[in-house]
Amino acid sequence: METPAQKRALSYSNTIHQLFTQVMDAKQPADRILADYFRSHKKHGSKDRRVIRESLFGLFRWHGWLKQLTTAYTAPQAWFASLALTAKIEDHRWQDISAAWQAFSTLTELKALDSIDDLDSLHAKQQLLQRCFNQFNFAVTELAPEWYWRHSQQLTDNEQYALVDALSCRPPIWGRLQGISAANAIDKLSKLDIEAKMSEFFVDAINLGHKSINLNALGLYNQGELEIQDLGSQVIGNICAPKPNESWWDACSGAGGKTLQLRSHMLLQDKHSKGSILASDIRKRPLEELMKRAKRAKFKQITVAPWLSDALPVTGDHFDGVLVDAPCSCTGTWRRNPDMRWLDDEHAITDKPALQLDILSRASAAVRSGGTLVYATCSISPSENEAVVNAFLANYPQFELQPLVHPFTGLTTTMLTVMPYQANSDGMFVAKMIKKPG
Ligand SMILES: C[S@@+](CC[C@H](N)C(=O)[O-])C[C@H]1O[C@@H](n2cnc3c(N)ncnc32)[C@H](O)[C@@H]1O
Repeated sequence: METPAQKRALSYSNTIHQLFTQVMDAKQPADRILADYFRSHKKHGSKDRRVIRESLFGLFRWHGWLKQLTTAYTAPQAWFASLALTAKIEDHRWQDISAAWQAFSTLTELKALDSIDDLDSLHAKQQLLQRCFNQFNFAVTELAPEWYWRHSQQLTDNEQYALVDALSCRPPIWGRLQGISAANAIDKLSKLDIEAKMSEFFVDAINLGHKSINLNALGLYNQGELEIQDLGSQVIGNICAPKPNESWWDACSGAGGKTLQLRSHMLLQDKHSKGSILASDIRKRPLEELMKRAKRAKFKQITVAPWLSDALPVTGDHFDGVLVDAPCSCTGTWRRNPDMRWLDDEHAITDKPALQLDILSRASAAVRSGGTLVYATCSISPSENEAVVNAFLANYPQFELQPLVHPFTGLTTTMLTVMPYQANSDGMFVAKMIKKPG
């Protein structure tokens, strides 16, 4: 006879299994599949949603280790053990449910779970798994696919550990403020029980913690004073550093996270700033979203021009600054989408450099003499970053790299990679070039 907790554990397990299989088979992002599922299964309350969401994402975070269980145990044993281990490693609070999963697995190897409480480091998690199943290899590199490491920059063992550790944590939500001070915004948020913290790096960045937030119920958001933007992404606007009266072209604007940031930075320096930003993308829908966001922020100096053919959608040789935030493998954002590392393959990286070089080359024609060209990606693979910039510079010697100070490490460089472990952000790459006058 099953207890109520066992019944619920079984029901959660069935749902999570269905979702996990669907993500892997359809190769579709887990957050989309989960959103569709919750939309058509309204019966789940907030606790159910939390158990399902966090267990599902946790399974992807630790998949590189847990998938080994299927080679030695039956499918149900491996599945229930994976659920129980994920709950333990991630310190989930539904102990009655995880205890039931552990019992359903029937694996005596999991006994070690009962005597351990403090799993506060990746190393401690690794040791626990190794103690339970010493026939397997729980190296940290196993938590990302082999092709990822082949396309990674040279990392020391400590850097590799820090990177995997960062990839294995739930990232915080980062916000960017527009026209309101961090102290004022944090005060308003605390009245709504949202604990926000100032960033030590940028005056307009705040850390909104890990709890999901209903943005539409937030005055700050509705009045255009708060945008959600990862801290790593915020590095790009800070490197662009547009002056108050400059004209910029955001050539791959998407829904305009960085377009808004550029305009906000102009206004931070001079509230009467006359600077403008033209935003382009090959997709029209995000440009519509961008204009809604610009309206919410009351940013009148933003306009859009879809980029629908090979020809430039803007005047050539004209802009003080051009930002190319190029389409990429998004490996820098894997901590937000832990499923992507198992859904993508090597082509996510190898398909991109030719396209990136092409977009950068074409967009560069819009920079005026003496103007700035910024190339950025949310990838941390050198073939999409340094290699693209070097190939571009070889073809366009009129452009010259500028020295940059890494905002998180203070080091000076010309090609800047933000690693997720430096400031609890996504990984990004950015290089800044000047078109030599004459
Ligand atoms: C990294 S995203 C931009 C994100 C955006 N700047 C932001 O801050 O939210 C790259 C964008 O490049 C656009 N893009 C432009 N030219 C493209 C092309 N030829 N192929 C694919 N995507 C392209 C994509 O539609 C996508 O919105």
